[in-house]
Amino acid sequence: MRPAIRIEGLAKGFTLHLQGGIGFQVLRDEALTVMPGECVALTGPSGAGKSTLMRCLQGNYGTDAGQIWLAHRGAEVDLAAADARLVREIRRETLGYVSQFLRVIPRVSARDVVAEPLQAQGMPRAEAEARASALLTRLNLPPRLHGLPPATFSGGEQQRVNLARGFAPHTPILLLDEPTASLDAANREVVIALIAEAKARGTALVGIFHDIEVRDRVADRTHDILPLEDAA
Ligand SMILES: Nc1ncnc2c1ncn2[C@@H]1O[C@H](COP(=O)(O)OP(=O)(O)OP(=O)(O)O)[C@@H](O)[C@H]1O
Repeated sequence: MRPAIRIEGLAKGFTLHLQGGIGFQVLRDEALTVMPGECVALTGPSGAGKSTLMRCLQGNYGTDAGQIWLAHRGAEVDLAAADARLVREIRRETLGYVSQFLRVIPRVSARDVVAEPLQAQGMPRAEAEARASALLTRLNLPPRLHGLPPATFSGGEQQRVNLARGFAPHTPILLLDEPTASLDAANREVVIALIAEAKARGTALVGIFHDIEVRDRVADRTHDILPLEDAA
């Protein structure tokens, strides 16, 4: 079986322009392989580089060296070398992402926020809206909220809209950044079940889970990121 994700020799540093342009390295020679159906939790101390690796893996950060091979359209493509058009195509078809906070778009209802990635994949509007509503209901978002823009929703309600948007399109890869951070116990259980179902479908998942109980229940293994001064 072909890996869903194969990171090789990844390096990423930052330049602090407000501090005279000094640079520092966060990731060096990072390697990670994730198979379809596997869930890997990124671990390591605060500031080690977990979010940085996630952002590289999402195509949001440019990298300094290395490759991020993703199984996409039956081939391996290097996300680190992909142009903007290919990154959009990979995100639409292959790479889902649940961020910690919902990026609220004015006047777009919760249902449409969730239906949008499904329609982008070609699903007819009515079917996409039905799947969006079903997922929002499963995540205990009251039906009266489905037609409203999430701007005024509580933190936990916004996170559940975000989760529904991430889980709806069944992408072969799903990145999860603290997916249960603002959720109550009942909704945490729904997310744990959604992750188990995604794994059973063959989705490869990479996540940051500060909730250790959730991490232990969903992750097949951990991938430790060490601060570079410790790793040296
Ligand atoms: N855009 C950026 N510009 C400059 N420095 C950054 C940037 N993003 C991250 N860093 C720095 O890179 C290091 C790693 O940060 P990162 O957020 O990846 O850590 P983390 O392991 O996710 O930490 P936490 O568990 O606290 O969320 C930190 O020292 C951080 O200050």
